[in-house]
Amino acid sequence: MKERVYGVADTTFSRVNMGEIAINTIRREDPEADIVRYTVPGIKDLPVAAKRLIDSGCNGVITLGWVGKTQLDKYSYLATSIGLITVQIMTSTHVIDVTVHEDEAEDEESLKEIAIDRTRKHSVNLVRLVRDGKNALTGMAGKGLRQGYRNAGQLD
Ligand SMILES: Cc1nc2c(=O)[nH]c(=O)nc-2n(C[C@H](O)[C@H](O)[C@H](O)CO)c1C
Repeated sequence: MKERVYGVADTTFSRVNMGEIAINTIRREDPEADIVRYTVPGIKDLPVAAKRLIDSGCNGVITLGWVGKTQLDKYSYLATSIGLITVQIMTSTHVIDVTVHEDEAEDEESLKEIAIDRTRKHSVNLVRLVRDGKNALTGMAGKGLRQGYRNAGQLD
């Protein structure tokens, strides 16, 4: 096994192939590393996928979820989020939770752009945290960075 291993967990529920985008981004950012993909049906299956990826040797995981528009979907995300945070605490390992909410945009093209941008930016964040450590993002602290949208910018 290589020095660093990244886990990529995605779902068949998602309407964009965010797993592929994450893998391409991680590979470009950290060509020396291994990447393991784990695809599950939906978001509520992501916590155990993340845990199993970590148990099998991943140094960090990115999860790629897609939340539908209904209240039940939103509750499902809340449960997922608690599950993912629990996995992080149990394993002391970063699980970067990339989630696209279907009601974030009016049209499908914008939704796709949000999914791509959010996945790419958070994939870079994961590499920096895993490879470069806890101060890798410190130079960007307070800059109003956004994933899925243009950066909000720092308040002077
Ligand atoms: C209500 C619901 N909403 C979503 C969703 O918005 N996004 C998603 O990815 N999956 C959803 N699911 C499916 C569950 O996450 C899970 O895949 C099934 O309950 C099987 O464990 C369910 C059941």
